[in-house]
Parts: sequence; structure tokens; C-alpha cells
Amino acid sequence: MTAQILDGKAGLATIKEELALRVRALREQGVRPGLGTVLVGDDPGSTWYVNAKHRDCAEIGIESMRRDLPAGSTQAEVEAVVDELNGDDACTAFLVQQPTGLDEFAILSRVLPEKDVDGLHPVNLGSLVLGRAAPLPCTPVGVVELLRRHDVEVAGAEVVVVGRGLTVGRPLGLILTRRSENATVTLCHTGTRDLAAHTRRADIVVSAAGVPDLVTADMVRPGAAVLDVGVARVDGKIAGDVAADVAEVAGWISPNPGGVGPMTRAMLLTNVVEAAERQAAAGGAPSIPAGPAPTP
Ligand SMILES: Nc1nc(=O)c2c([nH]1)NC[C@@H]1CN(c3ccc(C(=O)N[C@@H](CCC(=O)O)C(=O)O)cc3)C=[N+]21
Repeated sequence: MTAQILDGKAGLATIKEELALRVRALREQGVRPGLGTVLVGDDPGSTWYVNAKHRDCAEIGIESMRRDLPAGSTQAEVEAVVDELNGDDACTAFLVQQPTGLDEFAILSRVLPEKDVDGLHPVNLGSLVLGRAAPLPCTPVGVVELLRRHDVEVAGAEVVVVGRGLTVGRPLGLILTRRSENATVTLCHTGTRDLAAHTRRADIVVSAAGVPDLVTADMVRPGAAVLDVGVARVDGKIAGDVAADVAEVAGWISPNPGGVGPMTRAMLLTNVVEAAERQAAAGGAPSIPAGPAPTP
């Protein structure tokens, strides 16, 4: 058996076509979506992702602005740039590329929630827990969208997520257990006693551990869907979590590169367009909230 490919590049291309139409409609109303990126330092991987995001935006008519700061920039310097983008009406949504090596929580918390294109602001993550509409983290939604576009049944499925990180595993567990997805999720991590015992029972395995070749063929139930979200680097090349021989037993497999990575970018673009649509509906870009109400 050879697994069907969960093709993220094709998904990205289709979603770009759909979004280009929505961007055109916004522009006809006089609304110009604009993505800001903040990059600290010159890590080649992070630089590649940020460049790719700007190329993607240009292709579908989204304006973009970048703020590249030198390695060794301070917390205060990064926060000053966040404040600047919060106040810039041309920037309808933005992100600070991780990792920064700084206090990530303070940076995420400082972005206006309405401009948070990563869905990682505490208010937006809180909305996910509470079941309220809000921007969602791009990689987990990319995983769900990739499954949906290939008709992999998620409702009722046993899903094993490997990894409890803020950007993938933790929010993916929350998203998959919503009523709209209705999966049964087992969230595995470095404290899991017998990982293979869990993955062997799964209809869908999503590995986001960053450990090359963590998931091997003997750990996968024949016919299962296996999604590789690992982005470790070995000799400058991406090394996923999923070993090559898994393709011989899996029913579906996401290549890496070419799987979840491009879908992450597609969901980022979707979040930019949706933020601009919401801001247009609310009558303009969000303003900086006035300070706390005076106490009586
Ligand atoms: N604030 C923030 N938001 C992010 O969304 C964010 C981040 N920080 N930090 C790092 C991770 C990683 N990430 C990827 C995006 C696209 C690909 C992607 O498109 N990769 C291509 C090729 C990559 C290559 O060949 O180097 C692929 O998988 O086909 C991968 C990884 C977004 N991240």
C-alpha cells in the first residue's frame, strides 16, 4: 500500500485563489489588508518563513510591511515596534516571528488581540478554550484544513497528537475536541510512558515534537493518516518527525516539506483577510484602547 499524499502546496494554491477574490472585494470597499512581520535576528529558517509570508501576501494583493531587528535587540526595542504596529492603520494584522529569545508571553500579550494574526494572544487563546470566535493559531487549523480537504474523517476519529507546544500541540488538542471537529484526542508528550501504544490505536497521528524519525512504521496502524509537523533542521535541511517507511503503512501522509508548512501560511493569509473583514465591518482599524475607566 502506498499512502495518499496530503498535499499542502496544492491546498495553499487553492486557498490563495479564494482569498485573492476576498481581498479584491475588500479593496473595492476601500479596505486594504496589510500584514506586518517582526523578525529579531538573522536565523536562516526564520528569515525564510518571513520572506515566504511577504511573497504570499504580494501574490494575493495583501500589502505587507516588515520590521527586521538585529540579533541582540532588547525586550523594550521589540515592544516599541509592537506598539508602533498596533498604532499603524496600514497594518491590519501582524506577528512577531518566534523564537525571539525574549519574553515571548510579554510580546504576545502586547499585540492588539484584533491584530493578532497568529491567534496566540492570551485573549484569543482564551476565546478558543471558551468556545468564542477569535483568530485561531495557524498551524493547528492548517492541520484540520488539510485533513478536511482530503476527506479524512475527523468526527469520531481517535487522534494522537504528539507534542504539547503553544503553537501546535496544545491548541490542536483544543481545536480537534470542539463540537465542530468532534475528534477524540490523546495528547502525548515527553512524559508519555509508551508512545507507540498510543499511536498504534490512532486513526490520525499528528506529530509536532521536532524529533527526527520519532514516528516509525511499526508505530502506525495500517491505513491511518499521519501528519508531520516536525521542523528540526539536520545539515540545513528540514527533518520531520516521521520516518520515510511510514508511507508504506499509512493511508494518508503529509510530506514535509510540502505538507503542513504551506497550510500554515495559507491559514496565516486567511487570518489576515478575516481580520481586515472584521475591522471593515466594525468601521475601520482597531484603535488603541483608552486606559482603564476612572474609578468612581
Ligand atoms: N509568530 C510565529 N508564527 C508562525 O507561524 C511561526 C513562527 N512564529 N515561528 C516558526 C514557525 C514555523 N512556521 C512555518 C511556516 C511555513 C513553513 C513552510 O511553508 N515550509 C515549507 C518549506 C520550508 C523549507 O524548505 O525550508 C514546506 O513545508 O513546504 C514552515 C514553517 C511558522 N512559524
